[in-house]
Amino acid sequence: MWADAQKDLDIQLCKERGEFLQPEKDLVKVFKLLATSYIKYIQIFRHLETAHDQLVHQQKQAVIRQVLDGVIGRILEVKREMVKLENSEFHYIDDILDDLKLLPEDTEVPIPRYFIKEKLEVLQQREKTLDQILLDAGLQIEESVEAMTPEEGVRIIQVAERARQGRRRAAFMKRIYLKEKKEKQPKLQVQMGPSPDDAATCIQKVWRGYIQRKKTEKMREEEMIFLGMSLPPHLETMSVSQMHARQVNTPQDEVQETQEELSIKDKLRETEGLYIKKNFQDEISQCFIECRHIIGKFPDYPSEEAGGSMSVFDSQKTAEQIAEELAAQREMALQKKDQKGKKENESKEKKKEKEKAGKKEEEEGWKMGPSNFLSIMEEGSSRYKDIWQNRDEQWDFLQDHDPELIKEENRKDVEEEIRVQVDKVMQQELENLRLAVDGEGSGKQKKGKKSEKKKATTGRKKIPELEQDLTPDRTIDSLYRELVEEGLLIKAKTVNLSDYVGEYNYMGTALLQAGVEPVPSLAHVRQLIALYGILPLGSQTVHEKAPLVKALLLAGPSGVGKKMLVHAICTETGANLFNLSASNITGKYPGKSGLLMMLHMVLKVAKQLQPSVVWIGETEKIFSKGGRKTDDEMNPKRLEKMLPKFLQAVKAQDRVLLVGTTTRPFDANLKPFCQVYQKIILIPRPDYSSRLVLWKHIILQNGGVITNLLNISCLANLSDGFTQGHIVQVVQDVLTELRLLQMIRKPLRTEEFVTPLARQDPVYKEEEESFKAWYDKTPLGRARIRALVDKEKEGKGKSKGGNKMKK
Ligand SMILES: Nc1ncnc2c1ncn2[C@@H]1O[C@H](COP(=O)(O)OP(=O)(O)OP(=O)(O)O)[C@@H](O)[C@H]1O
Repeated sequence: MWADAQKDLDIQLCKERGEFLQPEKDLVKVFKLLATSYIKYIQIFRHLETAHDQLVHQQKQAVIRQVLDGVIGRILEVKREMVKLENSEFHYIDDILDDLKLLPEDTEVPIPRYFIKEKLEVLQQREKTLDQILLDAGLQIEESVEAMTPEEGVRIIQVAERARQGRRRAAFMKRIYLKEKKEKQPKLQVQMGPSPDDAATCIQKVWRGYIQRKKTEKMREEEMIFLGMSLPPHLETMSVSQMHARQVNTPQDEVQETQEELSIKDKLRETEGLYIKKNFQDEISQCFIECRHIIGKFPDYPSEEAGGSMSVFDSQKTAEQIAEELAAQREMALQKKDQKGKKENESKEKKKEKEKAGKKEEEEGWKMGPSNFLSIMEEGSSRYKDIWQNRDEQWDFLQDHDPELIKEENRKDVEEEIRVQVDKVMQQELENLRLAVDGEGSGKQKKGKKSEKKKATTGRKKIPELEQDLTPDRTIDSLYRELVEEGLLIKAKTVNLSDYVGEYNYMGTALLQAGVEPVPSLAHVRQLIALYGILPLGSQTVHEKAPLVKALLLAGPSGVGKKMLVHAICTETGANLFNLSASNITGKYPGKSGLLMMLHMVLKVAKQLQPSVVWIGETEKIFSKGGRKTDDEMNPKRLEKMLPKFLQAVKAQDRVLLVGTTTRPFDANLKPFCQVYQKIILIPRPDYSSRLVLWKHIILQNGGVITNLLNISCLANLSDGFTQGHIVQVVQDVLTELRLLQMIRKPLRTEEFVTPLARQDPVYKEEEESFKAWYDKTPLGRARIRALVDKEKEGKGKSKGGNKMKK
């Protein structure tokens, strides 16, 4: 699977270097190209993820992990391009899937299992601490264990004991019966004598029994080897201590590994250290002398920040090249000074250039933007080819790790260590040489001090309020406890993203071609949550380098599963959940300083114990139109000004995501609202196919049984306009405890659900329209409408032109 995925990735990388770099004017073609790449990357992602999860070899896992992160990041970049191109978060690609002979399920974004697996222990420990704090604070009641009366206990024991006696008696009777049967048989045989057929059967029985026992024994041995409980024959010569070392459990394994690594390093230092040191010294002094021949004096020693001798003295470079490089470094340092003055002019020029490039791009057509992940994928791919593709691993049955590779890696580390030591010695030697031969010093140190002083005086920038540490004397544990006790840090429900049931919209492209705007499906929503919420929160590399989404807004009618999705993000990534909903913070942390302290604490804990999700329910209230803008603790609007600052304090390396949920986004002041929430996901009510699976799923989930008497299709049709929350409510109303007990005798009928459904308030057309109208006013919605209008104008222009031609 890994090899296949790498092959597919290579093809994809070739495409990236070819098709993606050529400008293309036909936007339909561009979209097709992007969508096909998106699907291909998702497939590669699925295969790599499974391979990463199933392999136990740690070094292989590390290589896959690198490529995996690269692929995830690239998927996000391609998605960004698709959104830019279509001005919409939802894309309909059923025609492309049809061409590729794939099912929509094949494009489901998988969630890497390592997100949770790798820190399972930490998460379990954190959950325990959270439970304890909640119990201590009285915010959670311990689940009572139902006590049993002695009579009940005695009865249960009696029932179990009688059953045991019954079974023993039955077994005893069976034995007597078989014995009697056996006793009868020989007599018969003696009387009649065995026939040749019976004799053959008897011999066959013995032979088959023998051969089967042998086979089973062999299979058992193989199984033991497979399970790692015994060693394969060729390894049986290993010493007992080695065997023992292999059998210890994982934490000890890890300790052993680090020890093994250390001992390998020590050995390398011992055996090769001196040789490496001498080599470096010879190499560097040779270079100095040759450089002096060329430029007439000794060069400056490269600074530590620039990488020391590593930056210049590469064994493959000639002395002339090195001399040039050193001279260039000097010039660069001089130029830097001049550049400061010129910077302003340059930035203006750059702006102009950018504008020009933008115009040029428009003229040339679409071209894929630069990527942060291509290099990562390429590096991983070449590592796979160099090391793993054709490696002979027959000897490595246990597939744990390859000591030779560790040695190679450690050799680099040891070389690096020694190089630093050598640099110090050689720098001093160079100084001495200069003094002795040229009679001059470098005078570097003084300069350094001056510039440091300057930095110290000019570098005092004002740190934003939220980035200052307001609680330097408090531990993270105490802040964590306070937040839990205040109800700001809550326990996330265990829901997986796959629990968010919903089908695909198979008609998307057909509807678009007919000029009808299709309604996005729940599967689309699920995908967006995985892309924008889960993947960046789970992987540090992806979060740092992929298009950054700091805040996500989930807008939609009540009951479409907004809260459920927030909890799913936390479950899938093991994130902490902070609840800053309007109703949850009223009356807490009064005044401006209180609010600042609250946000500071949330941010500090969220960053330290990342990943974290900061959830703001009824988020429209914070940005509501009009009203007082006071710092009163009862007023949710007090957060309005602070939220942008909060987001500013979240940097690319902090895996913290702000998620807002709202049922009435139209009540909010659009501009500040959209400034905070740059990604908006409008969740629609479920369509027919989603309702169909939802009814089935929810009835089964609540203990119901589906028979022919229950017409799910009819229920799905009837519930048009209702949301998942309504369906859950209806099913719970019907499936009471009593009704569940009656289920065997009285199967569920369609009519039973109709009355409770009629009691619910559906999502009315007006509400739906207002959601659409609001979305059309958001930046992306506006861009989409503008693009549609432009397209129409173009179409008209063309048809007019065509008419004129005809005339
Ligand atoms: N796609 C789905 N699959 C299964 N269950 C779902 C789905 N969507 C929602 N539900 C269930 O519907 C119920 C309502 O969901 P939830 O409370 O998350 O909705 P909401 O949009 O946050 O509602 P509100 O806006 O009223 O707070 C929950 O019990 C949830 O488990």
